Amino acid sequence: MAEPLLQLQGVSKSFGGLAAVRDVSLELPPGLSALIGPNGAGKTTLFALMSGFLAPDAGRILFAGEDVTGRPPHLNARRGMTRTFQIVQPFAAQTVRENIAVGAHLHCPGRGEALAQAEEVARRVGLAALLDQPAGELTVAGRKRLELARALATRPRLLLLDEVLAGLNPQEVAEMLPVVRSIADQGVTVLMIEHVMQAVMHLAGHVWVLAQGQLIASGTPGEVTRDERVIEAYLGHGTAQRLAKMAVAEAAP
Ligand SMILES: Nc1ncnc2c1ncn2[C@@H]1O[C@H](COP(=O)(O)OP(=O)(O)OP(=O)(O)O)[C@@H](O)[C@H]1O
Repeated sequence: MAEPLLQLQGVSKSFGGLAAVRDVSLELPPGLSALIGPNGAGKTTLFALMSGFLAPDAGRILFAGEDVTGRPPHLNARRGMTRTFQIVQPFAAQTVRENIAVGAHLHCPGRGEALAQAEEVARRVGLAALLDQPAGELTVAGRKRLELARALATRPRLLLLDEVLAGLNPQEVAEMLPVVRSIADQGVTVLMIEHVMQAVMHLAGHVWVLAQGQLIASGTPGEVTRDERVIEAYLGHGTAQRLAKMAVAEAAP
């Protein structure tokens, strides 16, 4: 079997007395996976550890077989691991094109080349019509697409998406799902933190569930949403039943 692109081995991180991430080990398969769990479970902290924004207190992080534990984010991005942020903070006065070009500059030193790459990426995320608009004028959905585009412009092999669907209405979520899927279909390994369970069910091949800093379950979306520990710690019985019906409906011919 091919080596997993990302491996975590016994990773832990505390803030003062609070153990935010406790002894997490995982191997990321190719394709699209999801990391779910209640608020404060440690999901964003785990992303920060993976991408180098934080260094773990214990454990190792391997990217493409190389030990990258504590390696700074810009070096990880250069090698192909990029994350997005829950709170999107574009350069408001700059155009969408210029904002995306910031990501493209990682590999394109020339301004012209970076701007051309920005246009190509904008088409992939449905922002082509808004290239000349100041980023500050984008809607929430537009900002989420811009965050995705800035990350894609760095040409990632692994993309860590932190709640790209948060704050979107159901129609905007439905429009974003094919965009995220197409990124994975183009060969980028994607790990998404997501609370929108409908999206997790639609998109993810594999799901990890974090609660109080620990992995409590892992498997297909169908498996984890039937898991009693996940229902107790996160989903609740009502949501679990609704998701089970959805899974049955989707499996029907
Ligand atoms: N820099 C920090 N300093 C102190 N405590 C922190 C810091 N970052 C996170 N924490 C704490 O660590 C725990 C995990 O937080 P984290 O943001 O990783 O959870 P999460 O699963 O991403 O939550 P959410 O779904 O609400 O985004 C929380 O109790 C949080 O308050």
